[in-house]
Amino acid sequence: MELWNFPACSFFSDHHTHTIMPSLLSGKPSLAKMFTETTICPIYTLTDSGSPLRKTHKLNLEVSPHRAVSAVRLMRIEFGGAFADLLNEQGKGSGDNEMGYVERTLGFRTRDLDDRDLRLVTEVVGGTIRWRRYLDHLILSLCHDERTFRSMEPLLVQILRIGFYEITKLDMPPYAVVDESVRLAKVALRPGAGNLVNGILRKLAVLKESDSLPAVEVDGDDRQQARGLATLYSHPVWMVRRWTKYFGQDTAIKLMAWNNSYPSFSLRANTGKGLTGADLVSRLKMLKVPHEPSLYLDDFVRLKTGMQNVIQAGLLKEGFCAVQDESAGLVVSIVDPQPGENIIDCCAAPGGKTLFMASRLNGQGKLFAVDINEGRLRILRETAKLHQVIDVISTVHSDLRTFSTDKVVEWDKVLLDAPCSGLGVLSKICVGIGNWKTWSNLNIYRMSFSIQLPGW
Ligand SMILES: C[S@@+](CC[C@H](N)C(=O)[O-])C[C@H]1O[C@@H](n2cnc3c(N)ncnc32)[C@H](O)[C@@H]1O
Repeated sequence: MELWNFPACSFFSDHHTHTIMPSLLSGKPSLAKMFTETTICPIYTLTDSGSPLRKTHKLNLEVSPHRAVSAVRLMRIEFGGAFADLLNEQGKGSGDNEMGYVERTLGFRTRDLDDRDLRLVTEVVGGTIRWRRYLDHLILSLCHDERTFRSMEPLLVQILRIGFYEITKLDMPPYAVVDESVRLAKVALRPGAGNLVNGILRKLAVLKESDSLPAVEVDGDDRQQARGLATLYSHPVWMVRRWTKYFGQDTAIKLMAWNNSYPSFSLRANTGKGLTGADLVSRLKMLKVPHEPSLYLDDFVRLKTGMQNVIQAGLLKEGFCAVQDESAGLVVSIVDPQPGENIIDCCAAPGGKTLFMASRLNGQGKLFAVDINEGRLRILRETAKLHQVIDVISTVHSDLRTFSTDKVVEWDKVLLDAPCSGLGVLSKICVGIGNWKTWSNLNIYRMSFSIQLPGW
């Protein structure tokens, strides 16, 4: 036996040609076991000396790439703790990397992803996570019994969720979705799984066509109503109860609908590099990215779509602009940094507001960017170099609670952007809604109250 390593996974083999069992997602033995129990393995060819000669990919051109990649990403998010937004970010322009994951998980590759596939993956993964509670309600309603649903292989559940999402929320042609989902289930799992997917998705297609999807009941006492709304809008029950208690049911419903709506993004032209909003607009026009000016801020533009084009054209990498919410920009307008001022940005990392404030100093003055998290401060420094505003920024790695008592810093203005519940950005971080934990958020609130401003 000899052991050799391949990027991201290790294989055991003796000599000659072998079927090799990849250890999927290193460091997650239980996950690896779960996958390997249900998947086919790729075949690698070794020379007599045992060194790898060539890797023969099992290529399946019948399975749609966006579906295979989406199913694998959902597995990584649900069982491997990966973040959807980071996976979307990493996946951009790296179709080969994605196929590596697909191959190690499912045992075969599909054709490579093109830009349209990548966009679809982002949409499908985000939407499937966002609507998971509702989708599971529909799937469960169409299964013979609860046991059938609960005993499904995790990959099978993901394939069904994707199909349900595409039919109910993306309005994709149902029979194409059925056909493709069945193919994936058959190849990645077993023929019986394909039959099951076929039966359930066909039922859904019929119900969708007759506009009679299984209803969610929202009645009974407060708790029961909250459960119903939580399913209908795919939010945690505790969140529905809390919002209903504080804002009333109508507002709670509006908040959930907002969280479920497709988020829009805004870009800030990097004035620190001497660029203006007009420069950004002309680059976006060249890239044919639909946009509109911000109603509130000069150097900001709003986008609904086309972020992929912006990323692929390198606008973010070259520091031409930054992705920044208008709400964050408005905070900086209130601070209104002026050249020559000393400003302390408490809780600064990863630095969205620091960079914007720094760009307003025009090279004169100082920004002290304090944060407890060294890694996030490193990101801030790197971005500040990219944006050419590093000269006016000093990063301070410190717990603000002690920094405020130990250090004397002269300052003109202080911005405290303390950690908060983050509930306001749920529409942008789709993986967040289901994972929001009441207690951890309360702890965050408690901690931010104990932070004191330096010198106060
Ligand atoms: C909401 S984020 C700040 C976002 C940032 N202002 C921006 O615009 O990019 C909160 C930050 O507070 C930091 N933080 C939390 N507790 C802290 C403490 N006791 N002292 C300093 N920083 C802290 C976290 O590491 C995190 O980076």
